[in-house]
Amino acid sequence: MPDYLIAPSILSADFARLGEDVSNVLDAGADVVHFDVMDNHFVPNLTVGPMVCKSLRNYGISAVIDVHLMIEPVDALIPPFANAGADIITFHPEASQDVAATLALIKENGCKAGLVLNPSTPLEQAIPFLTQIDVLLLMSVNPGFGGQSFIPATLDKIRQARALIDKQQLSIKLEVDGGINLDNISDVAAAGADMFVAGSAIFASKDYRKTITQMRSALTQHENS
Ligand SMILES: O=C(CO)[C@@H](O)[C@H](O)COP(=O)(O)O
Ligand SMILES: [Fe+2]
Repeated sequence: MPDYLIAPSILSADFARLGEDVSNVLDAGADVVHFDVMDNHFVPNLTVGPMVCKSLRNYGISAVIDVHLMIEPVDALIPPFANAGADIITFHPEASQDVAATLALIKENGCKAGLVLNPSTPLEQAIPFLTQIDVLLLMSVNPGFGGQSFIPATLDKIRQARALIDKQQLSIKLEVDGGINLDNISDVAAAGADMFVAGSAIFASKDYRKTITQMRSALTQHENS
């Protein structure tokens, strides 16, 4: 039985009161904090760095922080994020000169490591690194902004990734990010994902607990079907 994780993306949180908003979403039942880092270079948008991650820890956030790096180059920011309290660090292979070395650097710094594939990046790019990663993150939108629509072709890619992971009996979390909401989360789970990033669907909802509970019940129904 998969262990499903719901990971709200801070991109849609209220940055003026980030600690409180993240704390509220965790109290409402979320499992993981998805921390989107954008550099106005690898992607057009610009967000936050290790200082803000550290501030969340100082505020008392003890949940797993999943740092999604959309920056190029990546290596220089890995030790600062690990020191700031990141638990998982993922990056896009296009942003590293040496993907194996970047994965090793993340692990040397005490974090779980993952690769992120854009909608247009083939699954084959992750294959040489499958034994080195803890998380495979498939983007279901083009990275850069919250609130976009889920790209349906991702479902096939999720199925293929699930088949690869199961065939090799690897313990890799299969995370999907972008446009996940109450209408599609069970399809994403049925395709084989077990970690679900949702930004706008949760933070734009009036009642975080209700939305997360409904998401979890959609996941439970899928599990029992
Ligand atoms: O990494 C990204 C976007 O680049 C995501 O984490 C989004 O921020 C998810 O937001 P929604 O699509 O769920 O609103
Ligand atoms: Fe993300």
